[in-house]
Amino acid sequence: MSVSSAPQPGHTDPAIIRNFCIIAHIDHGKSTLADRMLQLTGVVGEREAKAQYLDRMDIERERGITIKSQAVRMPWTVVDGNEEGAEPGTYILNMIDTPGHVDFTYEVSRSLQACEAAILLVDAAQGIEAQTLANLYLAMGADLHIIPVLNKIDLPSANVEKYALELANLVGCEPEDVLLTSAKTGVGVERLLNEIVRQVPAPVGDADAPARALIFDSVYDTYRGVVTYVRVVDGELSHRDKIKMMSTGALHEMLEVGVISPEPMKAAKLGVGETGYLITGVKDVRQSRVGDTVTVSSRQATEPLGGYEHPNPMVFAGLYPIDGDDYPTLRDALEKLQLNDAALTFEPETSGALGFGFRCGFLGLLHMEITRERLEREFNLDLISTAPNVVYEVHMEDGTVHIVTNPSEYPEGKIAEVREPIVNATILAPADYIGTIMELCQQKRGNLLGMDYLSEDRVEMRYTLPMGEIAFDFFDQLKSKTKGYASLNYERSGDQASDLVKVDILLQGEPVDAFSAIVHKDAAYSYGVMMAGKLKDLIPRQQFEVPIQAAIGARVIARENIRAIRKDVLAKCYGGDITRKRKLLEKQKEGKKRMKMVGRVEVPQEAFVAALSTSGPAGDKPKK
Ligand SMILES: Nc1nc2c(ncn2[C@@H]2O[C@H](COP(=O)(O)OP(=O)(O)OP(=O)(O)O)[C@@H](O)[C@H]2O)c(=O)[nH]1
Repeated sequence: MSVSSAPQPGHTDPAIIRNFCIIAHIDHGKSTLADRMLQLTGVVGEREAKAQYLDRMDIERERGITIKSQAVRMPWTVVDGNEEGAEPGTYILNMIDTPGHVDFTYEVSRSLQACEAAILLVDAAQGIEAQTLANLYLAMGADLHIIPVLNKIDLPSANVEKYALELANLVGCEPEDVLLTSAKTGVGVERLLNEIVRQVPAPVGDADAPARALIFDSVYDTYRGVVTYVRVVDGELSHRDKIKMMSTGALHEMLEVGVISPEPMKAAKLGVGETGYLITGVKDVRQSRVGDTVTVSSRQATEPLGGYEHPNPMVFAGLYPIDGDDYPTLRDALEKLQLNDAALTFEPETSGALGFGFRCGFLGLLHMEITRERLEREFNLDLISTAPNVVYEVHMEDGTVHIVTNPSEYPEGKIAEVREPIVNATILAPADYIGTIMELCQQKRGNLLGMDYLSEDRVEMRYTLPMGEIAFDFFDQLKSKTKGYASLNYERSGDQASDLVKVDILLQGEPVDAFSAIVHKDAAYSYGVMMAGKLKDLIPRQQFEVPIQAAIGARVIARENIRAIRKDVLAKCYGGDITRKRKLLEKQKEGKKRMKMVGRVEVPQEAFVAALSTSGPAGDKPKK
């Protein structure tokens, strides 16, 4: 069927619209399935079909993860006498691609709100994973119709029978109702499209009411400014309208509306149930926030669509340029990234050890790694980052409360209690690993809430864990201890009072701010010993003895010594060659430039880099 004969945006009867998304655990084949659907519906031709059409950013393609969700409009004709029993005719399928990672749960939940149904995609060789469950619960919470699909049935290791049963039990249907696909070969995908038409409810909305549209994504484009993706719920949005963002009351001139199919196509308007984009000349995604409701200023809606949430950073770290001259470049780069990332926060900070940099806030560790990688790659920066930490609440005896996002802001004085954020974590793993996982969670101060068998040999374990423990190497350890079989999902669930202390590292009595960490009392000693030992190896001997101490307040908990040497560069130059002496002295000065002074102690820049890149407070492995 040709695309041009399909119903046009703004003139599409809601009864033929089907809005759906695909939810899956990472790598279960969501992007591949999306590509296959684009191809089958004729939206992307065979030849131009490049792998993973929807994942636009290079990093996304390389890492194989999807960060930004997008909506694609696909016309689909159901033929008479199809096996699935779908009503023949031409339909408009709007597919919303959702990010799969836990850091982006908020974006997932907003894109779910834009749909009537979710395809729950599960790898037929892996079975249900933690994010399958987490996303399913989100989808059920949003009242979506669920279509269970087992993908990768072409794999020799696929176990269709076992996992179809698992999936059917989870969703509450018969194993026969689980659809089978291979996104790679295309088997089963046509049937899936027909089932979408048959099973997914058409959108309902009031065409005559004032316009209300939900923003489910917003992306910065260098040439066009912010492109905002919306789902129209009531009324219509026309390219002539002036629109209003309901959370802020800000008014914007509309420059363009349209649909993605799969490139942007301008339209006169978008009507009830349709998804598409709008462009207003806004230059910053923070002015067009995911979750906000758009209305038309000439005829305003009074009630926004439910549940707008401001994304709050949960993990903080200092980012410093290795070359101090790059500071302005780093600032510009962060500003540019923020145009496209409403959740990224940063503010300038100075560190005695590292110089000028920024304290940045992220949704989680993956968000942090991606941001750092983009800074290094797209802006050619060499960065050093301090160990990440979460946000602590320090309650003083005099009743004041300090919000601490940086160990160096940890207050002095009489502390009544320190509260730390906790998460509800779900871990799915083969039953053989129950003991190993329990041990790890115990070590990370976890509390077992409950455990269920999903099938004979797979369990779901539910824990509360301090977010600070998860933020470091928990996931890496979980993966390595379970040979990659365990999967993890977590969500913020409040906070708790804990025995936390700030450990300072001192060189010759001077604290080195970059190494201070807030850790649990029981882990303080090992952190101190580890850091002191490491620095002893990394800092060259000086002309005087340098004590390295780890301390909680005034109490020293670990100590190492760097013994003195007298490095007399002129020692070899007895005799009188003055030019040679001068050259050696010059050379020594050069070397000193890359040294940082901590009190009287010269520390090579590399020592900071090495000490920070190989250690978080939990003594974790290097983060690439
Ligand atoms: N054999 C086989 N491989 C598949 C199939 N579908 C996807 N894959 C492969 O599985 C890997 C992951 O697929 P993606 O489509 O990137 O997975 P995804 O769910 O989009 O991953 P995220 O975007 O990270 O959430 C890729 O190497 C695909 O080529 C399938 O049906 N059969």
